[in-house]
Order: sequence, then C-alpha cells, then structure tokens
Amino acid sequence: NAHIICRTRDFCFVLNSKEVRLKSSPADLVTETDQQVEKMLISAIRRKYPQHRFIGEESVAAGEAVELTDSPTWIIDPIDGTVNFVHRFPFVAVSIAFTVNKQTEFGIVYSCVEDKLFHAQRGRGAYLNGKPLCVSGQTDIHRCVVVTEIGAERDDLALSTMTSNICRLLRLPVQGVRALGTAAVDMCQVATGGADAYYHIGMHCWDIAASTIIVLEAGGVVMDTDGSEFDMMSRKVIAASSSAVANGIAQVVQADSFLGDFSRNRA
Ligand SMILES: O=P(O)(O)O[C@H]1[C@H](O)[C@@H](O)[C@H](O)[C@@H](O)[C@@H]1O
Ligand SMILES: [Mg+2]
Ligand SMILES: [Mg+2]
Repeated sequence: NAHIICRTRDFCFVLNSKEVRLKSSPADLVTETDQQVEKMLISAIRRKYPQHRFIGEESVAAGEAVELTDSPTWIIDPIDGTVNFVHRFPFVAVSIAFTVNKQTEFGIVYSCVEDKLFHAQRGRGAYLNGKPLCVSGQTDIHRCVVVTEIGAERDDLALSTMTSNICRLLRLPVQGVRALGTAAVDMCQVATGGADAYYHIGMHCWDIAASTIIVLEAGGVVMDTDGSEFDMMSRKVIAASSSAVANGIAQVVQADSFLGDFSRNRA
C-alpha cells in the first residue's frame, strides 16, 4: 500500500492508495487515489461551473477524448508523480490549469509533501506560498542546471532518445541535469530560479499546463523543443530562464524519431 500525508496550514489528511495498476508501460502507474482525487476535483468544479469542460489524466485513461477547445476548460493532473507517490519519494503534486479560448488563465501546482503552493494568473505574476517568484535570468547555457524527466516509456527508441539528449546536454557542458519525477514540480523549479531550464519530450498537457503559466509569469520563456512556438498539446516543451538558454537547449535536443510513435496526449 502506498500512502502519503498531505499537510497544509489548515488541514492534514492521509491519502491511501490500495491498488497500483499499470497503464501504458511498466513505469506508468495509476492508483485509486489518482482516480479519486480527479473525480473529487471535477465534481466540485462542475457543481459550480456546469458548462465548463475538463481534460483530466485519469478521465482520458478511462477513454475520454483529449480535446482543447475555446470553451472554458480545466486541465487536471490529480497526482503528478504517481511513481513517486507509490514509492514514497517525496515529490508529488496536484496540477490544475484553467484555459479560455485555448489560452491559460491561471495555473496551480500544489507540491503536497513540501507543502508548496505555486500559482500564477495571466498578467498577475507567479507566487510560491504567496511570495512572488522570479526566474534566475541566466543566459549562459554552460552555467545552467537543467531539469528533465526520464519518462514512463521503456522501449528502445524512447530510451535512446532520452539518454542521448541528456548526454548531449552534459557534453555542452551544462552544470547539472536533474529529474524529480514530477514534471509539474520540475518546471516550477525554473520559476523559482532553483533551476535554469526544463525540457521534456513525451509529457502530456496535464503534466505541464499549470506550470507553464507559472514559469511565464515568473519571467521565463516557453517554447517547443525544436525552437518553434510552444503548443501545449504537442507533448514537447522547453521552459527556461531566458530565450538564450531555451534556444541553446533546442539546438541539442532531438525529438523527431521518438515522437513519430506518439499519438497526441493519449494517457
Ligand atoms: O505521474 P504522472 O501524472 O503519470 O506524470 C508523470 C509522467 O507520466 C512521467 O512520464 C514523467 O516522467 C513524470 O515527470 C510525470 O510527471
Ligand atoms: Mg503527470
Ligand atoms: Mg498523474
């Protein structure tokens, strides 16, 4: 059984997950808690906003389509870092973003074990537990700590793409490469200035929708791994403290062969 104790200033509760099941790969896990948290969030929001749409990781896993329209839409990852959650590795987050006309209006990432609440609203800055956030401002790729993710794919093509991208960055060299096991929290490190960049190939919109606006509102930049304009549904992202660093990563990271195998945002 996996469990985690979540504390906030106002309450403390234990989330139990009795059953761990596999989804797309032996490293893509889901627990009852993922499903219950998503149901709880969607039903609470739906009560207040019955017309709004939802893209939730576990609803998609259950067969719902991933369709981002102009309608008000909540994009939810009920537990980002389920492998961490199951193993009690202490980085686990709830990620919620809200979009209108395909533009993100606000995002919230709650890193449960750390009791860190990141949030940002378009045009109103990014905050961690109420305090304003600012990216590092680093422009020299050689002085960067870069965060990425190993991902859940375990086929040869995915693994060689992932490892060769990390090797190419280390050879530049960068000063460090890190992976916390939750895309949402990884990306928030860029917003805090603790990391200078984050890139990920193969994540889903629910992993990074909220943290994208948090990075942007903290003064960072977000782009596709090929250097083009960011598309939340493309499963590729670079988030960085500056355009110079983002472009430096785009020049070494390769995604094409790997992404050939992906269908967009299937859980
Ligand atoms: O825990 P998840 O919500 O499934 O998200 C995971 C993702 O599946 C995995 O590929 C990444 O490496 C993790 O960082 C995600 O956040
Ligand atoms: Mg996730
Ligand atoms: Mg999840």
